[in-house]
Formats: sequence, structure tokens, C-alpha cells
Amino acid sequence: IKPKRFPPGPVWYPFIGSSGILQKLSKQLGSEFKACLELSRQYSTNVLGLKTSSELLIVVFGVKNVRQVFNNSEFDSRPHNFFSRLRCLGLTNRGITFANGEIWKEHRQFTVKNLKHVGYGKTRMEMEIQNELSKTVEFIKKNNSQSINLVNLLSESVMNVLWTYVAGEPIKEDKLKYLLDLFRKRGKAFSVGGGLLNQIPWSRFVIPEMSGYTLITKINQEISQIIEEAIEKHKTKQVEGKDFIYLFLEEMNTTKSPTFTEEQLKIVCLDLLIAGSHTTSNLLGFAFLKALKSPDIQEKIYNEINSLIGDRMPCWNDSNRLIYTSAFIQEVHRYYTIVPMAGPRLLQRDTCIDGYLVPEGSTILISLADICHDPELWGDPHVFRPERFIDERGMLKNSDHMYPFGLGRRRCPGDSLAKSFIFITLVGILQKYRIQCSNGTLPSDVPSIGILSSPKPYTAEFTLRK
Ligand code: HEM
Repeated sequence: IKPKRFPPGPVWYPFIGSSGILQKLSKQLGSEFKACLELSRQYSTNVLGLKTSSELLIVVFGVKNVRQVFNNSEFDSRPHNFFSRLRCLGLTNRGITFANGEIWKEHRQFTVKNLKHVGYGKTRMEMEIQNELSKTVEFIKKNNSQSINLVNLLSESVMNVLWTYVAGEPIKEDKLKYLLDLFRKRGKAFSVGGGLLNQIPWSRFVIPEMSGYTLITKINQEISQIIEEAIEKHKTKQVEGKDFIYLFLEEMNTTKSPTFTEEQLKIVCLDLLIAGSHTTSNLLGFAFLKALKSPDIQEKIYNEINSLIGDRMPCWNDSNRLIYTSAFIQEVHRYYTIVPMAGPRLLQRDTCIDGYLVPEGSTILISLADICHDPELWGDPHVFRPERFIDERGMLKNSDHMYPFGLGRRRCPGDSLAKSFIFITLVGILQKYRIQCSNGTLPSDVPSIGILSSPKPYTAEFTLRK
């Protein structure tokens, strides 16, 4: 029986609640996000109420409700449900993304402290990004007689930067490709709320492949092995320099905090790799796709780069001067919304959202993509127009309605790394090459939506500018 003043939504059936309806609609529309959006329209509500086999699931829409969830502390926790346990290698309350309370605060702080200088000034991370850029440009130079799959190339590049930060050295190429492929499949198979597997956990016994269970178990095994090997190498000092694993192991030996354990280290590494890799490369994938589909926009970006930085290696500081390029990146964030739904969050006490009563213990998802396409906020949301982020004085204009990295205490701790990587890589490639579509066929920019919004695979041709 639905609680009193529970948000509107489809009927609940015994055992599976409204999961059947949600799954059917997700299949029809291509993603759980679109299904939730459609249901919110059908029930004319900005707070959608659903039930899975085991939890109450609420999806909030609209600036007011989304801000309430981001800003109020009763929404700060993550659920410890079937999916989050699987995601954290079978453990509860570990890592950062799915940790709560003291362990979350302590380890988020420790990681942010060590990521802090990324993106500002000439840091080691900036050098790492530039180093990766040189490798990418070299690859394009060697292969520019043929079409190149940019999304794959960029995701390898992001992963190399992340792994070098975590483990001090690049990951082996075959392992890198294999891991990225598994991550890509994972992003497609699940939604931010965990999808079918979380809604009906026993589905793993009946349809282990289709529910994503086989895939996620395989990812857990592979990634555990890769991270464990890296930790062992650090313990025997086989890796040079200072990286995240060394800093963590040092903290383990010096601190009295019992939360600094090898298990925790493994899951923090996993969190950084999962949260940082395809988010960043998908954004870039869409950015290059848009540049390819709109030669006039590509020319404007190139002219700005050419007149303000010329042939020099780009750095993060240039983003203050390359206004059109920065506005273009903002517009890519808006138009394609890489994280269509943020969360999941666990509500810590009975709370009123938009006049409805949401019970303590409900899982909350935060819809971001529809805000980015709300005609009342943007006027012409379906037009791709970087100029909307430039003010009358020609300066970059921030919008209050963009939350690509979230907001509040769970805001993305990797945002400065992501921003630097995206800016430096985009500028560094467009500075040297004109990108065109392969064989005269324009690829589609309709995204595939799972946990993230991803560009469909496409190839591009590169022509050297000078
Ligand atoms: C374009 C790239 C990226 C986008 C769009 C993005 C977006 C987000 C968003 C929206 C959240 C908040 C989720 C919530 O409110 O519940 C988040 C959290 C997070 N992100 Fe990112 N992210 C990006 C890149 C990165 C990178 C490069 C890293 C790591 C170096 C990273 C690590 C994390 C972690 C660990 C969390 C969880 C924080 C917590 O729960 O306290 N992200 N990200």
C-alpha cells in the first residue's frame, strides 16, 4: 500500500512493485532515464514515486527539487543496496562513491587533498595531461591516412592519466583496452539506480547475462586483480615517484585511523577509475563529434586558438582567454548532459518534496538532463549555441541551471582534473588538425543512455592544419 501523500507514479504489483512497468518502458524508449521522464509527464509530476522489489524509488525533476536534494544534508547518503554492494566488490560502506558517514568524509577529504592542485598552474597532473596529448597527436600523425575511432582513443588517454595518478605508471595497453571495454559495457548495462539487477536482485539467478550480473562479476574480478597487482608492486617499491597508492600506504603506516586499509585503498582506486574514465572521454567524444558536424563552429574554435595561443602547448590557464572554446565546452555539457541522472541517494528522514511526503529510507535519483533542455530556462534548448555562455562584454557567463558535476557535499571531486583534461585535449587536437567525417557520412549524435550518456562509436578523418 502506498504511504499517504506519496509522490504520483505507476501502480505497484506484488513482489516487483512498479519495476515491471519501468523496465518495459525503459526497453521501449532506450533508457531508464527516458522512461522516468516519460512517467513524470504521464503523471504530471516533478517528483515521481516508484517501488522496486525492495525499495521506494523517487526521481526528482526541476531546478527547485534538484537543488533541495543537492543542498540538504538528509539527502547526502548513498543506499547500501544490492547494486552498491556489488559495485564495491561485495563490501558495504567502503571507498568514496558508495561510502557514508565518517569513512566517506575522511577518504573524500584525503583524495580531494591529493587532487587539489590538479588543473591550476603547472602541476604534475597538467604535465601528465600534456604528455598524453602529445601521444594522442603522435598517434593521429602516424595514422592520419585512415579513419580513427576518436572515442576509443580518448578513453585510453583519460585512463592513462587516471592510472598514472593512482599507480604511478601507465597501464599495459592490452589490459587497458580490455578494462575500458568492460567499463563501457557496464555503463550501458546499468542505470544510475542499478537497473533491473537492483530492482529485482533475484533476476541474477534466472537471467544472469541479461541482468548484467555476469558482467559486473567479471569486472570485479578483473579490476581487483589489476589494482591488487599495483598495490603489491608499491609495497615492494617497484614503482618510482609519488602517486596515490604510495600516499595512501604511507597514511596507512602513520595514521591511527582504522579506515586506511588495503581493502579501502582498492575501492577508492576503483571509484576513481569508474567515475573518472568514461565521463571525461564521453564529454570529449561529443565535443569532437559536434566540431565535426559543425565546420563553422570548428573554424571559430580554431581561429581563437590560432590567434591567442598559436602553436604553443595549451595549458589550463588558457581557458580564461579562450572564451568561445570554453563556452563551447559548456554547451557540450548542457546539450549532451553526460550524467543524465545523478545519485543514488538514501533519504535519512521523512521529508516533504514539492508537497509530497517522501519516507525515510527511500532511494532518490536526481534528474539533470531535462533541466538542461527546459525551454523556460534556455529559450531554444534544442539549438546548439555556445554563445549562450558568453555575456555582452564577451566574457564567459556561468549559468545557475547547469550542474554537470553535481552540487553540494557529494559534488564531483574530480571536476578540476576532468576540466583540465577536456580543455587541454580539445584545444591540443583542434590546434593541429581539421576533423572531418569519414567517407562523407555524418555520424549520428543521438546518444546511447545507460548510467552515462555516450556518443555512438564514430570515426573521423584528420587533416594537418599547417
Ligand atoms: C566530465 C567528467 C565528469 C562528470 C560530468 C562527472 C560528474 C559527476 C557528478 C554529477 C557527480 C555527483 C553524483 C551525485 O551527486 O550523487 C560525481 C561524483 C563523483 N565523481 Fe565525477 N564527473 C566527472 C569526472 C570525474 C573524474 C575525472 C573523477 C576522478 C578523478 C571523478 C570522481 C568522482 C567521484 C569519486 C564521485 C563521488 C563523490 C561522492 O560520492 O562523494 N569524476 N561526478
